[in-house]
Amino acid sequence: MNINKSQLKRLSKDTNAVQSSHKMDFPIKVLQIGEGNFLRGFFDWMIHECNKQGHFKGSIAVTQPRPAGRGKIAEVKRQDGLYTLMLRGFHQGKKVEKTEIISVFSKVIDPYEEWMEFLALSENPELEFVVSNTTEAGIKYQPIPLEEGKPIESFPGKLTAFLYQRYLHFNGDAKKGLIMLPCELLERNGDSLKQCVLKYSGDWDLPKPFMEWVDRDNLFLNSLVDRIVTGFPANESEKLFAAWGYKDTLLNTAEPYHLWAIEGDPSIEERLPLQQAGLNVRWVKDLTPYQMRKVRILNGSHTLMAPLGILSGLEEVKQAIDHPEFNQFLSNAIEKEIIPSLPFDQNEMMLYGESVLERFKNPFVHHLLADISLNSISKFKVRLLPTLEEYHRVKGRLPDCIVRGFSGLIRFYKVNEMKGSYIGKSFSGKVYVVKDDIKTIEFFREQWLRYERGEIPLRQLIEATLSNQYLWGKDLREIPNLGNELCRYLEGMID
Ligand SMILES: NC(=O)c1ccc[n+]([C@@H]2O[C@H](COP(=O)([O-])OP(=O)(O)OC[C@H]3O[C@@H](n4cnc5c(N)ncnc54)[C@H](O)[C@@H]3O)[C@@H](O)[C@H]2O)c1
Ligand SMILES: O=P(O)(O)OC[C@@H](O)[C@@H](O)[C@H](O)[C@H](O)CO
Repeated sequence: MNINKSQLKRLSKDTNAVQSSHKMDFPIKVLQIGEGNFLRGFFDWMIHECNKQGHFKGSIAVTQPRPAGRGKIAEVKRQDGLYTLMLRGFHQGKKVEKTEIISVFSKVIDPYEEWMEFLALSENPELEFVVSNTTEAGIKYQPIPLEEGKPIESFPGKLTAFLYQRYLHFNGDAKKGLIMLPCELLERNGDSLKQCVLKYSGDWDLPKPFMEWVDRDNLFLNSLVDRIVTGFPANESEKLFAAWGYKDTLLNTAEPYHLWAIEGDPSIEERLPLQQAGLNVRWVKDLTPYQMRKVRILNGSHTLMAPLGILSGLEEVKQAIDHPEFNQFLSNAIEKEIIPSLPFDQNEMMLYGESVLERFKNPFVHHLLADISLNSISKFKVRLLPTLEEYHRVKGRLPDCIVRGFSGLIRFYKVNEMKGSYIGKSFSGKVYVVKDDIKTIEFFREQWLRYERGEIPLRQLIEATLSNQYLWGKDLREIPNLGNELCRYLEGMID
């Protein structure tokens, strides 16, 4: 039987291994767009901590960004918003193993089935925050129409419709503006989200006073999240469920380490008491140093190792770290290419780099390279391309490890379509699935197909890739010698 409300009482009596301190009748203060592992292992856990300590006294309405079949909202509903979170690893030298049922969702909405209910939430006077995680691919502007009663798939589009309904309902009351806390790993995520919302407002001819209200009375905070959240532990779940006496399809796992740096006024703590609950949250004036070091060093090395690791038959981050050659490759990438391209104190960056490699070694964390490889193209653009460009600008040559990773990325997208999935094959013929937006995957599929048919040489495939503005927002052929270097590495990656 899956965990749900009716089972909670029994569990708190019967199970010692799982903590459950549930109180679900707090008013909804947060709209959450994103039901994925990360938010459930990070923000929702934080709110749970705040509530346990009596600080926040609020609950969350959770929705799914993408249509049915592309998310977990049905499972969240089935489990009455409850799920188990395991935090495991080392914190300040001490072993941590904590398992807890998180109970912060008081409303679960599928915006594609319940669009009007989703919009109606905007009329809730107690609502204060909108938190999101839709991956880097989610905060994107793409022209779309606004049609009455019809769900909007774009996340910023959805938010625009939501804010407009709130604005109308409260007659533009300045005090009813919301605080947006996007967790997507994009530089200046709050600014980007705001720009998209204003762009949609313009496209849809929404009144100027609404746009002024969005601009003046709502806050779109830039923030940077850091915690490795590894999702469902497939290899241990059966054993755990047997011990706990219940199943949980939303079971989530994460490391104890967490950091949330938010560019915002510390007075927001009065409404969102995260530091007061002892959480590692920093209200900062300038997010840039936190953002750049984390995205380029930690996420950059993840994005570097995922395609190459999968192509080499590896499955988890830890396997890559335990593999002598891979370890050397990653250490070189971090120490010799990523860190020297960062404009900060190099000793401090080295210390952070070492701590990241330590976190990757966490014996409890089974971080799947397949999960990390989701939307790898947009991740490469944000996490590794800036290093490649900066390194080249400063040193006048290309960073070897990053270029090798880039070649691996292009090879990783050599896929065929099979029953709606895109399948690639590793160097030894092992099958893997590529997940990215259709336009991106279709571009590569088409290029590789033409290459295989002998219609284009490898060099032309690389030129087409580098010049694709949709992928990179610019023409990468302008980077001297990049095409040649990619070609050299790719030749060794295909049969
Ligand atoms: N897992 C971690 O350790 C971790 C840590 C920090 C940040 N993140 C962030 O989380 C994201 C991955 O999320 P997760 O680990 O929860 O994975 P997940 O697959 O469990 O969740 C991904 C979420 O993003 C949504 N999504 C995916 N593509 C989308 C798109 N094109 N448009 C709108 N929504 C989309 C999904 O519907 C889902 O809600 C990363 O891109 C990163 O921004 C994750
Ligand atoms: O979550 P993603 O898919 O954006 O990226 C994969 C990892 O790099 C990421 O999840 C890190 O583990 C995380 O950002 C650590 O804070």
